[in-house]
Amino acid sequence: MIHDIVFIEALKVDTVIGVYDWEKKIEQTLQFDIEMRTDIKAAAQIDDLSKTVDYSVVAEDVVNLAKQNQAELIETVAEKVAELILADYQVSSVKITLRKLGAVPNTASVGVIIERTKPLY
Ligand SMILES: Nc1nc2c(c(=O)[nH]1)N=C([C@H](O)[C@@H](O)CO)CN2
Repeated sequence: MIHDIVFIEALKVDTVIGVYDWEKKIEQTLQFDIEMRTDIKAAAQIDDLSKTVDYSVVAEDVVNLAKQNQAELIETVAEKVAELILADYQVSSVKITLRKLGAVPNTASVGVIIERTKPLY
């Protein structure tokens, strides 16, 4: 069982997102917290970035995905981000907290939290 986590906190992306017509004409802010379960021991032992998950590359991928996919639901975006990370990076599971900032008055934030695990084969 791997307990190590590489994480990204409060990554903000302005994009078109929402169910209602007025939302399809504006950009709103999504904020991602991402926890990626991966074994960091090999990277630490030889101090080598190529042996771990490069959080700056993941962050870039997430920004590109969130900007390119104009979804209605934040659920859709969270699921696509989880799929991308599991497919492209050496992680056994990923937890994504996705907030839509300013979406509902009188709240600090609203959003979804998902955890997805790479199928074993
Ligand atoms: N579970 C969800 N509920 C709602 C979503 C969503 O993406 N997931 N979206 C909306 C609207 O787009 C909202 O953000 C605008 O007020 C409503 N509920």
